[in-house]
Amino acid sequence: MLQQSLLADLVTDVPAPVRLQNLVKTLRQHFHCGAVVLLKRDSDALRPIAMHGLVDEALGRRFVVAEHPRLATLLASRNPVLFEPSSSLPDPYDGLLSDQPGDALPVHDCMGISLYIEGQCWGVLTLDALQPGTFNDQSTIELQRFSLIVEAAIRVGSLEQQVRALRQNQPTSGSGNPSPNNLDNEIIGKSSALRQVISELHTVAKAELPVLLLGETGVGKELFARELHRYSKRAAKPMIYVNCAALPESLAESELFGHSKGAFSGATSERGGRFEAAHGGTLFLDEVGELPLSIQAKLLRVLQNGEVQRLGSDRHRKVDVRIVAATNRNLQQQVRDEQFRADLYHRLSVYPLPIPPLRDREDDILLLAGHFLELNRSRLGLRAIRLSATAEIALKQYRWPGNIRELEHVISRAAIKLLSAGVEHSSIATITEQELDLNLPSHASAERQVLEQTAIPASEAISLRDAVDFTQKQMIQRALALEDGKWSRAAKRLGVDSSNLHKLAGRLGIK
Ligand SMILES: Nc1ncnc2c1ncn2[C@@H]1O[C@H](COP(=O)(O)OP(=O)(O)OP(=O)(O)O)[C@@H](O)[C@H]1O
Repeated sequence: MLQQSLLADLVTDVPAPVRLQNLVKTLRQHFHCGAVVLLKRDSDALRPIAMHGLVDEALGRRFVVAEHPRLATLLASRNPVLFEPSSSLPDPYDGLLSDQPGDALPVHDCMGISLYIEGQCWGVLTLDALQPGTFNDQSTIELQRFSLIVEAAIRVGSLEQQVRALRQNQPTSGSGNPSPNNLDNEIIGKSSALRQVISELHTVAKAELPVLLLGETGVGKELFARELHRYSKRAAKPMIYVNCAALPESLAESELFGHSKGAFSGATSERGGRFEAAHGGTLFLDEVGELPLSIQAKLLRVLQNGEVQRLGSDRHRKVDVRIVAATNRNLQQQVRDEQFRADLYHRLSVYPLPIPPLRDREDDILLLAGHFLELNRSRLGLRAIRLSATAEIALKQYRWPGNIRELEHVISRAAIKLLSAGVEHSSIATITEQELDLNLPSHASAERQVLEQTAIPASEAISLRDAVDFTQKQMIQRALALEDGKWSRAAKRLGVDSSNLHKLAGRLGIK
């Protein structure tokens, strides 16, 4: 039965991520599990690709293998591994199961298997069942059989990706696309706005054009610049970073173009500048809007001539450098205000690439929060750390003027607050909206309280009909809270017609 169902999933004409999602859902039903997770290996960590039964933010977590002995055990074996309910090894999903009855993950069954594609370890599949005794030796035999189908689904997905890329004449991961070389380089998120920017970035990376990254502070411009370099033909050569805001005008010229011995007092030896260091590679001019006008003129000359002259030297040196610049300023306005040279602006902005602010990428907020939670869990030596339901909503309601950098600080600060309030390292720490301490309008907070009160207690015996009503009520109130009480926008968010929403809300007693 299961085999047929899995095979049917395999041949359905849906995008690969949806197919994998369907597969884990089918496995969860068959094995009567609380959670099934498919994780892909990325250097020293495992990243969830598809999951069923975990809270949404878990998708953004990166599980460093060395810190999660169960995952390390699975990777070290080619056979299925069954962890006894009495196993003392910590579970990576402690606190993260959506149906977890209490705070801590109770004694439970857990099994998993490593997955191999073309002889290479691709990742692992894990299954957790809340009822001890759910898995036995027979389950591991079945898991081994079904893992072949999961491997086939992964393989089909990667072949489809390669075919698509061949049609678009782009390389793919199967044919040498770089993968993040460490966790710090990974761009996390799944919103359509983010996916579109990444796809554009990968395409423009191959061209030799100068790129201007635009976006508010903390949206990830530097991260995108690094990604662009890694995907460019210059990836094997250096990318040199210059923070234009931190360059004092008096030193800027020698920093960028170098100097000869004795060019100024203190120039005790000949030195090449950042342009020469970036020869063959990429020069990243961060905060380019802050560059003094005098340096703008010199920079323009180098870009026009393709050669630099070290300060105090007559010699011209050819440099082959791709310029990627970034700013959170409105450069066009600066040009109008005569603070930025129009000719330099046109040279730098051959390909302007705006990066959307976090508030326009709602689907990324919980994933990023999950990523930062796991980093803090590891850094602070906590057993588990998660968000309360209202904390999740508060994160989505907030406007994030400081974008991802601010989200990272908010999560780190909240985790430290919990510790200083006496939360034990060995317990599951839950961040509530108090620890987040976001400056939200008071009506938003009132809406969240309502949501918390309307949540169905796990122990409650409740009819399916009432559960559906509860959920609908919750979803409507949540949408209203997120849309500042605007019914038409809430209807749009929920994908229903506005008049139907009013009718349903009337029946549920919301209005
Ligand atoms: N999508 C993302 N996934 C993971 N981390 C991210 C993402 N976007 C940004 N970050 C992290 O957020 C922080 C801020 O990013 P970054 O410095 O690239 O922003 P920026 O736009 O260059 O900011 P500024 O304009 O202030 O220089 C960094 O720690 C970065 O790694």
